Amino acid sequence: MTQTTIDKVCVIGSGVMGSAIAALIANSSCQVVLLDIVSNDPGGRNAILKKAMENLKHQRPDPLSHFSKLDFIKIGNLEDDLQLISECDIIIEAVVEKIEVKHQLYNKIIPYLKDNAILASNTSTIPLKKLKAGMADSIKSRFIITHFFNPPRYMELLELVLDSEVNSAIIDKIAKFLTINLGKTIIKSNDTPGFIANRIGCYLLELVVRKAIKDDLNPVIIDKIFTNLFKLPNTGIFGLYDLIGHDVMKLISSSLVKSLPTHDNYQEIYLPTLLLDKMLEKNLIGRKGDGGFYRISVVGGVKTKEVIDFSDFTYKPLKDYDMEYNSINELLESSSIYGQFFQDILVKFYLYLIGLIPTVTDNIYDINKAMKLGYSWKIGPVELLYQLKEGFEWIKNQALLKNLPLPPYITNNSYKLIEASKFQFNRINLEESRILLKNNSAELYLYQNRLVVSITTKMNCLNEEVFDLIIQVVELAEERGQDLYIIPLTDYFSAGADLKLIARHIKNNDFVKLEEFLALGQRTMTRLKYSNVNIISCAVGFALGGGCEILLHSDFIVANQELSTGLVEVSIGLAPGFGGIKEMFYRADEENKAKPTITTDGNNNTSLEPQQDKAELTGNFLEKSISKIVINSLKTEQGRLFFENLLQSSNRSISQNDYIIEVNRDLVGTLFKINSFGEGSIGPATCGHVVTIKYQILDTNNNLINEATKTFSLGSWPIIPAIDMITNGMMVGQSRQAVIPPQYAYYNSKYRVENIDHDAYYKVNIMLNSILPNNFVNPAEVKIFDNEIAYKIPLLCGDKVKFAAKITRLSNGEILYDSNKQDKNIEMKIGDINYPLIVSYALHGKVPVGTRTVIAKGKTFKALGSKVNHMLVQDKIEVDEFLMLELSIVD
Ligand SMILES: CCCCCCC[C@H](O)CC(=O)SCCNC(=O)CCNC(=O)[C@H](O)C(C)(C)COP(=O)([O-])OP(=O)([O-])OC[C@H]1O[C@@H](n2cnc3c(N)ncnc32)[C@H](O)[C@@H]1OP(=O)([O-])[O-]
Ligand SMILES: NC(=O)c1ccc[n+]([C@@H]2O[C@H](COP(=O)([O-])OP(=O)(O)OC[C@H]3O[C@@H](n4cnc5c(N)ncnc54)[C@H](O)[C@@H]3O)[C@@H](O)[C@H]2O)c1
Repeated sequence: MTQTTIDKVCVIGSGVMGSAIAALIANSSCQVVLLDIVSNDPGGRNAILKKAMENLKHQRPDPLSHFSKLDFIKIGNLEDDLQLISECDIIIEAVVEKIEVKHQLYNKIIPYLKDNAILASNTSTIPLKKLKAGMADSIKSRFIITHFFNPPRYMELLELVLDSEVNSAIIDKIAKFLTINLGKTIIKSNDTPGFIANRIGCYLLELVVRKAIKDDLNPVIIDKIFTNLFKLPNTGIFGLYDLIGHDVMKLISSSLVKSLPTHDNYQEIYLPTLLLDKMLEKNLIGRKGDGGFYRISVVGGVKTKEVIDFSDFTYKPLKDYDMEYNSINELLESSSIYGQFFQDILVKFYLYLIGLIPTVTDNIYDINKAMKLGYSWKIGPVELLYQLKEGFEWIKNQALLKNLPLPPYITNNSYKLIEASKFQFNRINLEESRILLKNNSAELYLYQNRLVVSITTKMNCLNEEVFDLIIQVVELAEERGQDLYIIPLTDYFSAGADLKLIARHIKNNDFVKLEEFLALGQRTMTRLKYSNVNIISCAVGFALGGGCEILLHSDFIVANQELSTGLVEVSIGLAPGFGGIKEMFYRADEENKAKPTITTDGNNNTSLEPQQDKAELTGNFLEKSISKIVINSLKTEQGRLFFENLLQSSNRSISQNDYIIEVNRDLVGTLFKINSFGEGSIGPATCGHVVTIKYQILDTNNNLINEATKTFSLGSWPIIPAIDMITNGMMVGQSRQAVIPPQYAYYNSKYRVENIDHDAYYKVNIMLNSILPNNFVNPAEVKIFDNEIAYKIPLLCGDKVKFAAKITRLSNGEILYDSNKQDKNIEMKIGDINYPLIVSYALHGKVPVGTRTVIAKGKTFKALGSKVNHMLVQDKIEVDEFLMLELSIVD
């Protein structure tokens, strides 16, 4: 009988792919034997392997899920340790892409294969029939190609190439291992050069790069269009070409061109391109060379992205490009050079892609999926086609217009079938299932006779309806005596509690509703935990905040190895409200682990019995107490301001990227509810600048209270303090409208604004006419990092503040100023022109706790006051060098 489990895998070749495939397999807790050639190095016969193992610890992104996984890998060489092969169920060959080397290796190892062991090659270009030429039938029946994508831990795609000689039990066994143990999605490809994803992906890369160079177009614009409109990964096309390496691209494309038929369109687009040859000559081969189409230059620790200038192969800082097109359709209808360019390449690309059916695959869904999983396209090429007004018809019409031959898939109308069948891109085919219960936010269905609940809100966020349905569903599962599965229909589990809902409650001052929401969430989690059926949560992508809390309250978690999960809300100042903290305690405490099993995807380790909780930590006492504290803090002005800003439904995401900085800077905007109009040209104004503004102060019924044009230094508060605060950050020519809370509307006794009531809100309109001197802090050139966030009103232009400061020259680490060394803190008014401009810039909008680190150019460290600079000697600073300012607020 054929053994069905895989206990040990041998990987041969410890290069880029071999070592990473070994790590991937070890991550699933499967034993691995990693073999390579004998080294002549003084490091010993296994020196190549030892180096590969060492590299695994340092590579980014990390190939290992944990250092301890290295213990699953045993190394050996192809002379002394061949007998190790006979212990292995699968042997994956990942040696150099040379057919004669691969053949020699097979001859060497085949005598050691145990019966039914599967032999697989990771080749990216050599056809199966060539690899298996000359093999005995008993080996041919278990020889396949398993094409992993780089980096294997992170790329979900695996292209499987096999032929009719391969035994079906072998196919089942390898498919189970690749999908269940390694979490890969298999796409079968016919035995054709480059298989599916690389054939299409490399075609597009060569097509775009070569045509753009020929038409003298700007890579930055093309990449921006690809990433913004087509949702390709941030590298775009030119960036990806750099990432792969121009040398590697040349190897791949020349190998493809050699093995593809002469009429294949790859031959037609792979034209000699002088500029690309010159780049190769100059070692401008991408990230691993001296630059590529792009280059990152590092000056004084600060990274700048640059783009090549083909006229002399130098690099210039990359200028951002304002997108002219709002949609793909708008782009394709445009008569601009870029509109025409995209029209041309898209028609060619799609004709090529569709032309691969049925030679490469007969399944257009597989092509779509392969590009998503192998090239990380957010939207597959076929889905993209549906975003065009006329879909396939557009391709058809364009091809006719341009006199290009149509592939059979179009001429025989096969494409109409897929239009009619309306794509199903989800993991679970809902058509196979029966919906039992449903509301606007979640649904329960019977899938393969199992009760499955899925959340259907944006990002699978948790709201009242989700909780209601879960509670109802647990009752039903108990009645039926059936286990309950919580499975997402999307590539992620849940982004947690619906923050927009929480924000609405806070904004409306509706703390009763907020408390009810929290209590409902707590009840739901408790219901999951104490249900008398098993709750099995299957998680992929992310399970954040409340999403993580669902997992923590489940009996079993089937977690994809790449799942990101945690109680992330603490980093935005929110306390986990649904019981997660308590569950974390249990899981941290081995002895009292309530729900013991966290497995890798489908790893079948889910049979452990849940243990009993300790009595004193059951229920939601902890969460109730914490959420009471949070709610009380939200009732304060500071708390509300903090959350309103944090949770506002702007078009800015709530993601972690840099958001701490944005939170603090945007507090000012939230405080005054600022709306800006126009872009402006010169600026921005920073506290300390002398500005001329035209302003109006109105009451909340829009009655004009005061209006004038005034020139003053920002921070001197000549009118009412709020006007200085709101003007900060404006550009000349821009106007702003804002609402002023009473504490910023009091009049200045010197320039008295009559009729201002200390307890009332006001509105202001400000138009900025000029700024002096002409010395600005460009926000795009300044990096700001904060070490703390807090429920505090931010410091504002004109406020007095006490802080410690240190200024360091980044190029050599020289400390130019340190207030601690002088043993005295600085006390200044934000906007004092005797301190460097950057100090006021950094203080305005900062919450008055913690440290703020600012990296900016020397020019911003000059003081506006002509000669005096309370921190630095002016002559010591070069305008273009990078300096780091660290401010720690005192008190
Ligand atoms: C009073 C005390 C209260 C305590 C309550 C505690 C409850 C519980 O214990 C704690 C939680 O769960 S706390 C929660 C802990 N969870 C977190 O802190 C996670 C916060 N979210 C994130 O970090 C990122 O959004 C992701 C990494 C999830 C996705 O990143 P990406 O792929 O770059 O996508 P993207 O562009 O970022 O978002 C796309 C759209 O989804 C929207 N949206 C997203 N999450 C939302 C949410 N929770 N809600 C609502 N909406 C949410 C987002 O606004 C945007 O909408 P738009 O209308 O199209 O603009
Ligand atoms: N690099 C990628 O992105 C990628 C992606 C998918 C597939 N592949 C395929 O994976 C395979 C390995 O590629 P790589 O990028 O890891 O190459 P690599 O050059 O990084 O590693 C090749 C390995 O082969 C070993 N080797 C050299 N001569 C040998 C011999 N005579 N016998 C046994 N081993 C020998 C080397 O010591 C080295 O460890 C190739 O078939 C390649 O086409 C590569």
